[in-house]
Amino acid sequence: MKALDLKDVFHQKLDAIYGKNEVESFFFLSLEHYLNIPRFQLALDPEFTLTKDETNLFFKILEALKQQQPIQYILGETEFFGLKFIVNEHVLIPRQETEELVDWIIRDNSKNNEITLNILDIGTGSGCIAIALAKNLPNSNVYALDISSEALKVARDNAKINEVEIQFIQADVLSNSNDNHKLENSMFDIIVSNPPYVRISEKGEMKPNVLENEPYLALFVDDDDPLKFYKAITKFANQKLKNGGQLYFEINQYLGEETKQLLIDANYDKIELLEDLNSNLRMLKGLKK
Ligand SMILES: C[S@@+](CC[C@H](N)C(=O)[O-])C[C@H]1O[C@@H](n2cnc3c(N)ncnc32)[C@H](O)[C@@H]1O
Repeated sequence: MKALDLKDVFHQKLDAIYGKNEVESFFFLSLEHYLNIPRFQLALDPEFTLTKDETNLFFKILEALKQQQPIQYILGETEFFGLKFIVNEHVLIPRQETEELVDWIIRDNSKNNEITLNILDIGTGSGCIAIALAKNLPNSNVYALDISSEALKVARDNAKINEVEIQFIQADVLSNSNDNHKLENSMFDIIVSNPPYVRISEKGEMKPNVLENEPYLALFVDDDDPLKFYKAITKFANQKLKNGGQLYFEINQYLGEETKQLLIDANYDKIELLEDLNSNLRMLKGLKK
């Protein structure tokens, strides 16, 4: 089938669900991913035709998109901070807001070339934060922790394809038992976390493709204690962050002031709350005194 005809079929079947522009980008992402055909090549060769097998593959992609599966899971990869990341149903798809958090950390620390920075990413998922930091702050030792062994497997593969060394640890940040023994002898200059922060009562605001496909464990927290991850991480940072060390959080946009209060109560210095590009309160930072 001609690629341009196939593109028309994508539009006919999917525009009502996703809108024209998004469907266009799904089609070209798939073409580039599976056939290594960049977008401009179709303009140069409008007669370009897919084999029967290739056409069948594209109909499978179309079906998966109709069922609201995220394109990143269908293709098995995504881009974050200019790097390629493998993703599957065990890890959250890295978000643009999180790129903004990473960018903030890099801007704050890229002039710190003389000292080696010990960095810990809590709730690493695909490893996107840890790996982007390791890549962009080459003078760093990066550790990354998650409760999910399946997520850690993806994160390890991502560290490998991006050629960075990360110490991965499986641990429950909410647990009081000392299963963080691999961190016993480490003190950190930077602790960063994008923990689960969507309250179950906020489920209604989420798109069906997120709700039905991305890991519940990565997204949700009970309404009765929505800051429990932030409290546990701040407590952990009391012991493991060096004096003057930086604590960075991605946060629930509706709980900005409450989350900031946690750092005020823990006597942090130079606390900053930042909005993301969509003007939602999304990032918090404080320095340990
Ligand atoms: C919002 S996702 C963030 C993933 C990744 N850091 C990112 O920014 O895309 C939260 C992560 O926290 C992990 N997690 C959930 N509960 C945890 C716990 N009790 N201890 C450690 N990690 C946990 C989840 O498995 C998930 O990977």
